[in-house]
Amino acid sequence: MTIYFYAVREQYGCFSNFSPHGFELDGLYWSTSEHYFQAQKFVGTSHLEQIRLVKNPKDAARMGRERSRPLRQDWEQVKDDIMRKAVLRKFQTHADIKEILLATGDEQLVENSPIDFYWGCGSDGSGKNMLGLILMEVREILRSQHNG
Ligand SMILES: Nc1nc(O)c(N)c(N[C@@H]2O[C@H](COP(=O)(O)O)[C@@H](O)[C@H]2O)n1
Repeated sequence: MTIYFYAVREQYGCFSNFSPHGFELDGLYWSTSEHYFQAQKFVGTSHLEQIRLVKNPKDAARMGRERSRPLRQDWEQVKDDIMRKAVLRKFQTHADIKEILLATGDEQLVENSPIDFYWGCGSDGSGKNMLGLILMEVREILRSQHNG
């Protein structure tokens, strides 16, 4: 049975990058994986710190998407690995949500976003669902660490 997630307050909301599960990465503290992901668009500039310190993930996403800030040139090449790194660290940091992810077994995980056809499945289900795929990869890594 496919597991759909999207809003933080709904079931499996902890799979969203907007969920309030902070972690340390690259020597800094990040309030959510969304903060980390959006800030990496501007690595090497002061925008990274501005986004890191913003109050909530919604604002981090808005700032990260504003094209008045200069997006790093290699973004399309690096964005998937940045997402992998953030999501792995988030679930390694929090035992409670790690257990929720492991308890999904081998079920398909799908970010049920009606507007995002890259990270989610989009309004008609035809999206790439990259966040769901990365969560399943992370689940596999955690499972091998758990059993290893
Ligand atoms: N809650 C929410 N609202 C949106 O409008 C979204 N697009 C998403 N999806 C998440 O957005 C992040 C990536 O955004 P960009 O690549 O910067 O557009 C990522 O965390 C998706 O899971 N979520």
